[in-house]
Amino acid sequence: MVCDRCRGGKAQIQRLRDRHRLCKACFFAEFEREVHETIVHHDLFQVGERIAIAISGGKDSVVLAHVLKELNERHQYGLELVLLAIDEGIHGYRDASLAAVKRNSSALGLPLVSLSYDELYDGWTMDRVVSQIGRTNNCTFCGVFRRQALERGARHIRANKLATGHNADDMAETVFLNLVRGDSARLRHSADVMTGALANGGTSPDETVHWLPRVKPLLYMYEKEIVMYAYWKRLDYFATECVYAPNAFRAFARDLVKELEALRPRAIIDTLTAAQALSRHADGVSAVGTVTAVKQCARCGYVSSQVICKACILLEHLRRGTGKEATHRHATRSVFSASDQTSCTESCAADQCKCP
Ligand SMILES: Nc1ncnc2c1ncn2[C@@H]1O[C@H](COP(=O)(O)OP(=O)(O)OP(=O)(O)O)[C@@H](O)[C@H]1O
Repeated sequence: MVCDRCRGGKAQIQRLRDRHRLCKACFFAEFEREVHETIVHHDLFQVGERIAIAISGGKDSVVLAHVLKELNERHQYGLELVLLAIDEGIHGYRDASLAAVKRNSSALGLPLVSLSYDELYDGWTMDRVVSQIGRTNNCTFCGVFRRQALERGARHIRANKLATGHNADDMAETVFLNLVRGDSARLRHSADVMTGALANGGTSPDETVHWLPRVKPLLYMYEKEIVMYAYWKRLDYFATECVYAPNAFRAFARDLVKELEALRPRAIIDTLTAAQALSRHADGVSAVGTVTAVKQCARCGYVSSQVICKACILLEHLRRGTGKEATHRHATRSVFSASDQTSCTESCAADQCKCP
């Protein structure tokens, strides 16, 4: 069968978004054009910005780094790209994927900055966290710590924005998870292309308290096509799943997305568009992104949406040996008692801590 685009090459892939059959060369061209369109349409970057690319060594972030480097040169975005990797301390998994990150840094000629949970969180690697709390809910710890670690790393290198490799399937999963949890606040923003300050013309990156803008240039790209891009381009990525498998809830959302995709691939993009429409209706602003009200954590001083940030709450539970309780709704109340009240800089809602 011949390629629907060039009419010359042999068709090797049928696109999920429009069912077009393409040869390899046309698939690469279309894939890169679509990422470029996302960047331009949502105004994700400005000339002269330093962009921290969050890279784990997995397929998504390796493809992101390669495509961003390619598009930056081809379309003269004028960006300075820096790779940022977080070592969560998962033996037999992250150590191997970080080796792939280092090889990609050399192959791309992009500088690499690495931070670890070990150094940032007082020796609390994920292996150590799991040894205390077991495998249930460990993703909550990993996700909260990683979010802050990426923020800290990106600020450390004075990046203007942080780019992550979230793809359409990841984001549809998150939309479904927030929906079935009844988390309407998160649901509204779960498919935003840009979050943090500047998303809707917020504060400049030099002002103090705000989340660094985060962008997702692969948001509209299907996971299956990212895999094909990485495979056919012979990119060097680490393909193994995390040894601490996702919790049952997330695994269910993942299966649901895959089943929907098999039935009607467009359903994935429609799910994202629906969440973006909610974002627009709720805030009366563009679905490109949102600005969340932020404070500085009263304990660690990093950006937080609460008086005491989630990372500090989780860490304190771990220190006290009560890590299993840390994901309960009233975890803050149970861990920050009278002796900690002095660390609060403002009189906060009882929900966040017990200060008077
Ligand atoms: N350890 C890490 N260091 C740096 N960035 C990370 C790390 N883990 C995740 N990220 C960033 O967050 C994005 C989404 O992470 P997620 O855990 O969903 O991984 P994924 O979908 O398997 O992506 P990947 O294939 O890039 O690992 C990644 O694409 C990457 O940009």
